[in-house]
Amino acid sequence: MARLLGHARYVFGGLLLLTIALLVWQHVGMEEVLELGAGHFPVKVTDDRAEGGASQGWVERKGQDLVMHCRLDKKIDWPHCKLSFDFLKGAKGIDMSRFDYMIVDATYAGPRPMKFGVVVSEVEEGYTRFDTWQSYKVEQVESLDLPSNGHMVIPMNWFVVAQWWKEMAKPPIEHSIVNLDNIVYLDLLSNFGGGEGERILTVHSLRLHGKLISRDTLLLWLVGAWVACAVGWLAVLTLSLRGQLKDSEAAIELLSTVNKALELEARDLAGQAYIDPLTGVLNRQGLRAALMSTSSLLADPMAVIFIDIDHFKSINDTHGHDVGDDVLRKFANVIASGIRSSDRLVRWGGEEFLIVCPMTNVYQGKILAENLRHALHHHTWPAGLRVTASFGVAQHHEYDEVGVVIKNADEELYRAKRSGRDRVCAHIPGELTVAATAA
Ligand SMILES: Nc1nc2c(ncn2[C@@H]2O[C@H](COP(=O)(O)OP(=O)(O)OP(=O)(O)O)[C@@H](O)[C@H]2O)c(=O)[nH]1
Repeated sequence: MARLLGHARYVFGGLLLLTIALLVWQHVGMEEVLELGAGHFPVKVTDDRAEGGASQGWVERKGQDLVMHCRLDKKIDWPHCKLSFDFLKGAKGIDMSRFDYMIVDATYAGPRPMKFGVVVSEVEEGYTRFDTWQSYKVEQVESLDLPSNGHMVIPMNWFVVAQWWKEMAKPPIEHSIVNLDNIVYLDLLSNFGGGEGERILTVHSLRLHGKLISRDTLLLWLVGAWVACAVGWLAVLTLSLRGQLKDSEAAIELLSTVNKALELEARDLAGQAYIDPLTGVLNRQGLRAALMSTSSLLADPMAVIFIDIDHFKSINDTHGHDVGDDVLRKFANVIASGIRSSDRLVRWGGEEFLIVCPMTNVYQGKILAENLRHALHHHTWPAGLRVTASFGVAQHHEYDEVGVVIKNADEELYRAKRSGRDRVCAHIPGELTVAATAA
């Protein structure tokens, strides 16, 4: 975003400088000049003889000057001579509408006052027919006084549609207004006034002045450029923000995925704290947590079966620790497959296991222990081993701590060990002992 703002500063700063430079240039320079004088377009002189007059005019060229001679004769009311410039090329003339003013540089010799006019003929699209001269629209500036220095500036907005032409041609309204964009003829009309006699008008130059680009057009372009830049900038900004939004969304998604993974891992770790890694059954902490979180475990009657693998040390010693581990894993599997899902199997430590059996009395517990003992007999063990275990069973009483029933079961286990192993001993209150069952 900061980089984008940096670029924008250069772009808009550059555009501002360009705007100022163009406006200043347009104001003080950007001149366009069109020379109409000698040598640029065909020129001829027409006098009033075709209209019944007797004036005589002719033109001669002296270097860059056009010299119009006019011997004025007042035979008719409106005696005149005119210097005519022909701009027609194909069906096109000159577009004078883009110029601001016309400059005539001329000197005059002859009787005064000296008056002249500028008359232009416009080809109106959809109106003018080239074989009908009346259909050329006539626009003019009349009764101009040539200043003593001969330098005459005529603003283009002085031109008006000739009244006599409107009365004669009666054009539709849309063709009655000034239009200078296709001028095919220009006449310097010298109705000199005053008396008869010879007058000489020397035209040193006749030119149109304007700007290469008009102020209005330039302003339009500049506004267009600013709007384009602003729209472009907004588009780039929107795209960049959208990109950032996508990145943020992706980052949020990634964070939430990581979060979930961490949550799962934390849950896993918490679970691992309660699970014995070798056998996958609960450890002592796991039993504590289960007893605290599952009140139904303690619902009386509840039996506890303590189990200890017989002569496990000799398995380790004879076959190695790995086989010993394998036996522990398989042992846990055999026991787990023989109990209910509501029972809890716990590795108490080493080769000792404990089963918590809710809704089970000591007699039922004893039967379960017997079944498990037999299941061990029928299992196939690694290295052709024969694995047996001793079982101690006790029942929990509601007035006792859980530790008491575990201790009682542990004592019964000891009794089973002392009685020769591979058997079940149960703690029946009121009875001294229950006869241990041998395999
Ligand atoms: N492989 C293996 N051995 C273990 C593990 N935990 C304890 N032990 C071994 O289990 C053996 C237990 O031996 P003892 O306590 O003498 O009991 P025992 O050999 O089973 O004899 P009795 O219980 O009297 O039948 C020890 O040698 C311990 O090192 C274990 O996770 N893996």
